[in-house]
Amino acid sequence: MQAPRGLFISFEGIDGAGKSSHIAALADAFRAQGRTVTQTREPGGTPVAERLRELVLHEDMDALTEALLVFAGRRDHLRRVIEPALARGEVVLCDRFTDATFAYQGAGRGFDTGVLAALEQWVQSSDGLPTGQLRQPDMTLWFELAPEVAAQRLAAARAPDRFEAEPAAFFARVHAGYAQRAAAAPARFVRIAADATRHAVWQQITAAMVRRGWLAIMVAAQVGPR
Ligand SMILES: Nc1ncnc2c1ncn2[C@@H]1O[C@H](COP(=O)(O)OP(=O)(O)O)[C@@H](O)[C@H]1O
Ligand SMILES: Cc1cn([C@H]2C[C@H](O)[C@@H](COP(=O)(O)OP(=O)(O)O)O2)c(=O)[nH]c1=O
Repeated sequence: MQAPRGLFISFEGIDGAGKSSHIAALADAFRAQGRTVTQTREPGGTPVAERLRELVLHEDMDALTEALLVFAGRRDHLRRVIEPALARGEVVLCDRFTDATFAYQGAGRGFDTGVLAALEQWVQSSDGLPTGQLRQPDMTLWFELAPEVAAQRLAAARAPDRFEAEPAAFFARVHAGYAQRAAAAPARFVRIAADATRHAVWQQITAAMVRRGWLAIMVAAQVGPR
């Protein structure tokens, strides 16, 4: 039997939007359909990139340093984990990818998006792709939630890291950064209205998968967020 085509799906949104709660459920749904799933995250996903993650989340640094570290981790993650998994025909579910760099370092910190675009070109070109084409997710689920609601959820949930400790105005800019990326790539982005019950959010996610023919309706109905 021919191996299925690899699928690369990223999850984006401001901190507290509800991504983590749904990634494991989507992994369960794909596995129930017989697919092999690689569940991963950024910053992180490899030993090297996880060490860089610790620095980015907890050490003081400027936006260019942050950008260089997240892209360095991304390069290692692509080469060691994402590209091999896609080549094996797996489903890769990634908690954040490059859109987060444009939203947080670009819009949030006000760093030059031209430099980020240049780093994106360097890091996301791959031997397996036609010349000039960059590795990008096949679909990006953008969990859209008002920053005030996300902040209320987080306050009840966990101690903040360097980003989560930022003021509301920072998250308003990050949100605008995501909106800009979504407008620039409408075929890739699926907007999830995240100010809803977990069940309603899950239904939007599975509907998007079913529309693309990636998930069977039966499977989507049987699995859900834990
Ligand atoms: N639909 C929802 N309604 C209310 N609370 C939610 C919902 N989804 C997630 N949460 C809660 O909000 C907090 C942040 O969710 P999480 O999945 O960690 O967000 P993220 O991964 O986007 O930062 C957690 O305490 C989680 O249980
Ligand atoms: C991928 C990425 C994340 N980030 C930030 C966004 C988040 O605040 C933080 C970690 O993301 P995340 O894993 O979503 O945090 P948590 O485990 O606390 O839910 O890193 C960037 O600033 N740039 C990036 O390129």
